[in-house]
Amino acid sequence: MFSFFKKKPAPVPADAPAAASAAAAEPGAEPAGLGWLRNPFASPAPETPAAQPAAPAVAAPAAAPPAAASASPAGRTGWLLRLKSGLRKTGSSISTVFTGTQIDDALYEELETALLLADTGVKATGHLLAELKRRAKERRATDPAAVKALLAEALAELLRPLEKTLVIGAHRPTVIMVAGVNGAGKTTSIGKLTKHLADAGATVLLAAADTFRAAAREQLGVWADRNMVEIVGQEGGDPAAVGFDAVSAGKARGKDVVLVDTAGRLPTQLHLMQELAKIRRVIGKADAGAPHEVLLVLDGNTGQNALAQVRAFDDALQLTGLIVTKLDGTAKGGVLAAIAQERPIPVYFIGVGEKLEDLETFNAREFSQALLD
Ligand SMILES: Nc1nc2c(ncn2[C@@H]2O[C@H](COP(=O)(O)OP(=O)(O)OP(=O)(O)O)[C@@H](O)[C@H]2O)c(=O)[nH]1
Repeated sequence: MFSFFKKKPAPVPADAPAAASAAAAEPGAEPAGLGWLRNPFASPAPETPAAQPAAPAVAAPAAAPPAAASASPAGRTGWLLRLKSGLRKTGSSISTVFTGTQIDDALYEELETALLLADTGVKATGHLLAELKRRAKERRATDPAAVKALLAEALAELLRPLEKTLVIGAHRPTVIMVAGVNGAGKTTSIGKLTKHLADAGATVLLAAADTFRAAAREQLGVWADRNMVEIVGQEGGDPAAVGFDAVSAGKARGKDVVLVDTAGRLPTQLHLMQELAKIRRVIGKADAGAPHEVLLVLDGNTGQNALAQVRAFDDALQLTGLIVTKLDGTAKGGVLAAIAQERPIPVYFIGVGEKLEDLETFNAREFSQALLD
């Protein structure tokens, strides 16, 4: 077992949490899906002498203001452009259906095919078509462009239950376990998430519970280094023990968040699925109630198989959320609609590239507009 320290983040000014938590707690201050994370549980900071200059809001660890850099209007606009370009492959084949001049059965048939090819699934496709016809009749839509706008509306409505903001602060540490098939983007997403948490001033401990692959631990170590956070790992040992040690260390060291990375596995590898369930159980022995979040990372390219993964991992682990990566360049982005229709587990984040800024919070309206604009 080794546990090494990677440099401590700068101490946080005492008055920062109060200001930021007030902002976070303000009703309606945070539109759904626009903040990286939220901490409505931060305890108010002690009074600060009036002469002391105000601390920058983003430095607050516990308060973790929802906005950080990514939710600034400019940052969000940049994200929307990347999202739109990332979803182009999925969106263009659906949009082509609306380039004609007539709304007739042929259009709806073509749309059905396009939605199915985008891996929207039979149920969600049926739902969207029925909704679209109803809306088109009700609004007396007469041209394909108007029908396309109605489709964007119906899709956003279908996807809305998937919107959820990651909340930290109700538990200290908030323990987040991350699972998924090999290469789905778990470690990269954990790295990006760590960066956002660290930027918001939260203290993070990473647990490298992929004890099989040295490269996976090294990869996580690079993210830990970059973000100046601590990491706990163990070569060739029991991944559940790493989870236990990390959560115990997170408690002892007063960390805000412990992120547990696990080895990739297929839902058909039953012994490995049982191992995941064991990691989950053992983490709960280190801290009753933990893990507070169990996230599945899905590769957006896997299409309908992603739904099978959601079902299998949810059955084994009782998922609390999803991260959908690699939506850039996929023609199968419709799978989010299938998930919303058949297993609506919240999507905390979506990814459209390998860069740090390519992972963002999921917003149903943004997604459907980016897809169908
Ligand atoms: N294009 C694109 N690539 C991504 C995205 N997210 C992750 N990747 C890439 O996907 C590859 C696999 O990512 P990892 O984070 O190593 O995946 P993992 O799930 O941890 O892999 P295992 O540990 O082998 O199970 C890397 O090359 C990442 O850079 C994304 O949103 N878009």
